[in-house]
Amino acid sequence: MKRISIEKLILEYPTRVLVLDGGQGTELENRGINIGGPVWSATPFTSDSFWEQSSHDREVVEEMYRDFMNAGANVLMTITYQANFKSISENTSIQTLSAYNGFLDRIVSFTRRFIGEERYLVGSIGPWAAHVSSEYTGNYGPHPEDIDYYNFFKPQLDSFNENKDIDLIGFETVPNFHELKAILSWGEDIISKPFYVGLSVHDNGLLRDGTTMEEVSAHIKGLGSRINKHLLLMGVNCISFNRSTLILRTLHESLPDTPLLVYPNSGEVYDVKEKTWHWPTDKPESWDITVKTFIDSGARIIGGCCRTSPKDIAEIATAVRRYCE
Ligand code: MET
Ligand SMILES: [Zn+2]
Repeated sequence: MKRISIEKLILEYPTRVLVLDGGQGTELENRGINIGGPVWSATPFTSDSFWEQSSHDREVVEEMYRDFMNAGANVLMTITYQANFKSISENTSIQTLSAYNGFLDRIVSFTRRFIGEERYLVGSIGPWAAHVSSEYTGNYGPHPEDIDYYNFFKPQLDSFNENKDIDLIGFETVPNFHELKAILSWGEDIISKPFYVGLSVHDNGLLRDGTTMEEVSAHIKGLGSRINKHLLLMGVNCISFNRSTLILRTLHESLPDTPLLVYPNSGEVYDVKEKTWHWPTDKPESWDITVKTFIDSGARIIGGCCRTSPKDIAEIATAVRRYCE
């Protein structure tokens, strides 16, 4: 059965909660794909051999999506987090806008064909931070207000706006208030389909650059009816698992009427020096209680970010069934 529009589902079925997939980048890495380069998880798609009849990497990507779907995900994401035009054109043989559009269309059609027509597809757009790796510091240099966010996002945004296979545009892991304000200043001519913004929030509950959730909500409220009518959800992603329920509650208290989305990391912590993930000494809560708390805090789409696997998604889906249906 073909899906109803995601806008209708979120706005007209307020008790429905959708299950998103897990961290595609780190999951591909766990499955042996080398993504350690400037375009990160988009790396396998940049090689011609990915599109050939028998491609090992393509099988791995398909298996990953299959496992997430079998685990219960009804929303999947394109693996385009670091596939902005700047990173792609500076680091691969894809140089022109038309080659770039062909590249993104190919990834999107491949993903849609594989996941079928019943499930939702999010077009993933990483933040400006992704090409300088400052998602977790929010450090955008001395003049974050002067960065040309529009031209940075435009090629990827235009492509997803026009692609009927994309249901929802996801701005992920946004750590900086100036960038958020830029995204939220764009009208329906610039973002012409449902979208969300996933904030990158520190363990202390502040946006990575120090902005409070109250400031975020005051800004959104201040925009009033000028806000893009396609803004469907606000959310947080790539945040600490252990802090995620508190972080989401703070966002919900600031924006009580906004549908929220949340996809935290697995509970492992990244050691920036060692470049490895490890389990913290304090044991993470279970997904069961975490998901229940998310739902109580207004979450409508719940999934996992870095280091979450199909096993995490299965636990999320079980909890969503338990508390929602
Ligand atoms: N959706 C992206 C991924 O899981 C988010 C990455 S956050 C650094 O690959
Ligand atoms: Zn992440």
